[in-house]
Amino acid sequence: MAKFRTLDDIGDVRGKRVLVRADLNVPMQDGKVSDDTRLRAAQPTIAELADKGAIVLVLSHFGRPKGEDPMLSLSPISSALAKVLGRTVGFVTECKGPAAEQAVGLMAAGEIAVLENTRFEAGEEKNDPALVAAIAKLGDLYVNDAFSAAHRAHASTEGLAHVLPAYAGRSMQAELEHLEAALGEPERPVAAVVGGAKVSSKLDVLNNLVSKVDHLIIGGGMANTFLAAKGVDVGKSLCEHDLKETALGILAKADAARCTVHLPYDVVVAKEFKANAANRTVNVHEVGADEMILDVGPAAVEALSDALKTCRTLVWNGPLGAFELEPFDAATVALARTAAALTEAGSLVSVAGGGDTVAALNHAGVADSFSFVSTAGGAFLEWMEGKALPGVEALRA
Ligand SMILES: Nc1ncnc2c1ncn2[C@@H]1O[C@H](COP(=O)(O)OP(=O)(O)O)[C@@H](O)[C@H]1O
Ligand SMILES: O=C(OP(=O)(O)O)[C@H](O)COP(=O)(O)O
Repeated sequence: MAKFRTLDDIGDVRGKRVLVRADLNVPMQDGKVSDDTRLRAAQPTIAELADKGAIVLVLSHFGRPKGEDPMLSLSPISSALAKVLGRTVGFVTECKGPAAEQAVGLMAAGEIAVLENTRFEAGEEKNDPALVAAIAKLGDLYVNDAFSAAHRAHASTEGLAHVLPAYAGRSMQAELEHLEAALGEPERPVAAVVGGAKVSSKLDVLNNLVSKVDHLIIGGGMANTFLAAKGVDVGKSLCEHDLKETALGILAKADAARCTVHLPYDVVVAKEFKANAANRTVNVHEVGADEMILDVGPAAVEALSDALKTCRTLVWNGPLGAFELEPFDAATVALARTAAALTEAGSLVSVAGGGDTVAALNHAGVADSFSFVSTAGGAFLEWMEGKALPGVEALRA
């Protein structure tokens, strides 16, 4: 970490406006934050800066809006952040421009405000220098505390680091230190569990990961795409049919790298995507045309647990099923508990990451038993691949 400027190097911040890029992209259910891990991760940096008298301006994206979308405002999340911090947190309805400048101009030393979703701005994901300059007008210093968004070269995650004095926040610093300690030189065999719903971005990662791990366990929506690629009729399951060729390429690469790929052979299917929907457990070849695969089946989970028992290191991103909806949490909970027990017995180093993955481990009651739980999903996988993360690179001293 000596290569990065951290809050230890930031000097006197009293009265200075500090733009803190946090990751407030938290899981929501029924309009409420369902897992506040990322808010708790943001606390040390925000509290430290506010206690030192900075004017703290929190920047973040939320979801993947196409332009302004009131459903994806950060306003409700700023209230949740205030509860976690136990402090007053203001909300500024823009992340740049005259109204934001005026609101920030009224803030006093030690005050905290969240600015509106950076992805409401067209220039955010393009890392547009004009947007970078407009946001930079609001601050004197920039702190990036969003390791989980560090794989994005966006205006708020990368661009700002080039125009303002830039520092790594406490959460960013801790993530990099812990990941290096746990996975810098992983003991083999290494297993990776990759599941969840962000199929396209994670397929890219798998391409490189297969040469780094001995077992690749594929679940969630990811598995459906691979099953479809192998000719299985997955009915109405979440599946990216246009990526089937990519999936076949990954399987071939895994074979050449002697990486064992585990795909489910029994699955839990339902006709509705809702809790307690009528469901049945079937062989993957028996999914009905009007059914969705919502979880890995119990026989496959048992085989996965057995495979895990032969491994020394586990990296996990993405739930095996739609874990928010009981009973489709069963496979994720069962495998998480096996991994936790192996870690507690000292035979496995287990590192998990991802907003929903962390929520799933909390749901299974085992997050504290893992060796390290990262707030990051995609960024964590890219770090694992050995890729340079733009948000981290931009902080190099
Ligand atoms: N078989 C499935 N069908 C539909 N959605 C699924 C399935 N399996 C997992 N999911 C969904 O994937 C989401 C998490 O995916 P993702 O965002 O990729 O994970 P993470 O945030 O941990 O990286 C959860 O909301 C879960 O419901
Ligand atoms: O939730 C996030 O990533 P993750 O799902 O990989 O954990 C980050 O906030 C990044 O979000 P993005 O994948 O929409 O850029």
